[in-house]
Amino acid sequence: MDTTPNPRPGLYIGLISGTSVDGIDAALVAFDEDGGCELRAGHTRPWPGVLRERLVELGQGGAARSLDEIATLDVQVGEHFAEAARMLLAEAGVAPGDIVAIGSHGQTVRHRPAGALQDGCHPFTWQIGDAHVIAERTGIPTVADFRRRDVAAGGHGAPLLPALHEALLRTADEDRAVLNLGGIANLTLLPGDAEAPVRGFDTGPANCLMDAWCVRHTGHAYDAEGAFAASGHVDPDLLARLLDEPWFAAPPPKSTGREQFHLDWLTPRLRGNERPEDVQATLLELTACTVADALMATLPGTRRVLACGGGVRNPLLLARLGARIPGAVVASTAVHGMDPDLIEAMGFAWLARQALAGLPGNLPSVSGARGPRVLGVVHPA
Ligand SMILES: Nc1ncnc2c1ncn2[C@@H]1O[C@H](COP(=O)(O)OP(=O)(O)OP(=O)(O)O)[C@@H](O)[C@H]1O
Ligand SMILES: CC(=O)N[C@H]1[C@@H]2OC[C@@H](O2)[C@@H](O)[C@@H]1O[C@H](C)C(=O)O
Repeated sequence: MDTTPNPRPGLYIGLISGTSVDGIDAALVAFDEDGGCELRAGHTRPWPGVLRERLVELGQGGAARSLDEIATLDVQVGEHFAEAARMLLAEAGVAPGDIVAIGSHGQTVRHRPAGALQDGCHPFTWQIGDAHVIAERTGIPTVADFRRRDVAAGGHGAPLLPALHEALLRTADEDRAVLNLGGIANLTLLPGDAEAPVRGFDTGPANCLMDAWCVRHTGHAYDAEGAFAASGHVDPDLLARLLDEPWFAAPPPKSTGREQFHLDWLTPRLRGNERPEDVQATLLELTACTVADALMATLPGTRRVLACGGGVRNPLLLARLGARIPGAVVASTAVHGMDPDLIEAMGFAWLARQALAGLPGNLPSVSGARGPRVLGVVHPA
């Protein structure tokens, strides 16, 4: 392991499959001596349908059929991650020997941080995608398992990206926020005051409920450009019942996942006679409302919200966010030169670089951990 105090410059790969389980995002990132970074190439490898279904089922609380099944999935997911890295390198025309390290998030299959457990004992978070397989297939040192050390230190192990947002997007000029609109929504608050701590937390569903409702009623995996939601009207009574969920009012640190927000959460809150398009419009409003309320409660002077994740392609969602966050401009991170689809993968390249240098990857002010910790386990080439 490289124990030099300064992170090693060079090319790194970041890999992640997020809570939407739509595919593995791979980013090839060049870091310079000063910590500046540049995205050199990206690749997305969709999951085969059957495997995706199984990962979604497990991620929303479904039981593994056997220990054999979960162990096999771990290896299978690792093989797909390795292939995503190999395809990225082939497309970019870069040799594996030119890569310092891979940082692999894997696939979250269960997230039970402190506060999500009845007895509060033995919190855990679990990402699969065997990193031994990734190192073996690619011949590249692979850092993985980034969340569990933070959980062991009393933190949530999520969100982790605020540390990267701070490094790359914080400015003394204004209070800013970074908003990830994936399956789950999470906010990073970056105060202009350099003395003020960075905060960050999950706010609840971004697209996961909208996706599930859309599949059920239209057969499409997601509501392209928000057209289905735009054909309906927000149902204020339903919105109020959805907002009644105590998790939304709980103070940070907080994080969540698909095991909490899926159709079995929504169904008991429906009367049953709503028009599907009105439910979709209401779910979109739920995302806008929970994000905006959390933002206004935490950093009310926010002037700019930099949005990333697949939700940036939903103009209705961005418009509703803009309407609920007066005084702030809501725009894609693309405006600041950061690809909104690859920023999470870039984050795991950055975390690999931190780990190899023996530097912390977490922000205790975000995760609630007892202190800064070096995150991730190194698997040599
Ligand atoms: N053209 C589009 N119109 C509307 N929504 C879209 C569009 N393209 C993608 N999305 C939404 O973005 C989602 C995928 O976003 P993303 O890949 O950022 O999620 P993720 O990284 O898996 O989740 P998380 O960040 O919670 O781990 C899709 O499931 C869909 O809801
Ligand atoms: C446990 C887990 O996988 N959490 C994810 C998820 O997806 C979005 C949100 O919930 C965030 O908390 C986190 O991912 C990003 C990459 C993070 O750690 O910052």
